[in-house]
Amino acid sequence: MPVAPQQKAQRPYRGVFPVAPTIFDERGELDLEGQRRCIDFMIDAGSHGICILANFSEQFVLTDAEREAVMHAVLEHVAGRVPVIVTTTHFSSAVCAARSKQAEAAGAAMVMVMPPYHGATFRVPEKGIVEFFKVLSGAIDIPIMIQDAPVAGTPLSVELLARLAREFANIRYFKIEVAGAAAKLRSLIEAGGSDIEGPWDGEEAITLLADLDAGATGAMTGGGYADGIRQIIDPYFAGKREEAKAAYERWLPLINYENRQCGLIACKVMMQAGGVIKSEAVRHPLQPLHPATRAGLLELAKERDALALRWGR
Ligand SMILES: O=C(O)C(=O)C[C@@H](O)CO
Repeated sequence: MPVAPQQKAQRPYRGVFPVAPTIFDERGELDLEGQRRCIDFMIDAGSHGICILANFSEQFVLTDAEREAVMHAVLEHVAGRVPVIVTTTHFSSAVCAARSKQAEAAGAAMVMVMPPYHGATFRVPEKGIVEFFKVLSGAIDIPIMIQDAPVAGTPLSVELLARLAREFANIRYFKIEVAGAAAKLRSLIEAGGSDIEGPWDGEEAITLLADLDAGATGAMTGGGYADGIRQIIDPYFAGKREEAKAAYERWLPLINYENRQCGLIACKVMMQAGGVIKSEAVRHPLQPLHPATRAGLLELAKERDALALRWGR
């Protein structure tokens, strides 16, 4: 049973835009049929939009050909029902720009990109970061979301983010998932003004209420329970903060469990348990969840009547 009918999304994009997992079969091969069911579930669960090929999509275990297969399969299947953000992160300015052009041509609404990094130590100075985003910005017309995440190990100051928004017309969205996200969102909105079209929360919504209070207009969560996140975001945007706070407190144990105990596999476990997908496999060397952790996740999801557990039954 769908949570709410989706309306044709227009900019500024707002609401819950979860990351879709990449679906594999038990042998670790792409399962594109399962991928389509996963996307249908996520839309039925109330996603205002969907992000693909992100870290929670295991982008780092995919070949370039597989990235393209997933991107085209998802964009064709979504067929404009919701906006799709395609992650195109790559260390090389040219490769990131080429991936982004491809995503735009295929119908992506936006690209999401981390600053250039490789492994734990390869970084570029601020000049290189600005030049990287200049190349990317010049290659496409759709909006760019900068993913400000600890995984990139590149501190992005508020001043730098505001400068990028000021200098490049399509750098408009900022997903802040570093420590102190709410304070950073607040400072960014103040520094960037109307250039900051989308100040967004991330990291499984672990800091969602504080981020909404700071002015976040979107949340990029895990893919397992947009229905729960909608219960927080909808009243908040309707001016009913107390109702949103109560919903946040209701869903926080599950959000916390996903964030601290499970990570990217949480949504796959929920989708598999509810018959959305056949296999919750992550690609080796990523590891399955310990059965006790799995049981703990499903207990919390069941207590909250998460749609994922009912959707395919
Ligand atoms: O997949 C990513 O890159 C993420 O940052 C995931 C996060 O937004 C889920 O809350």
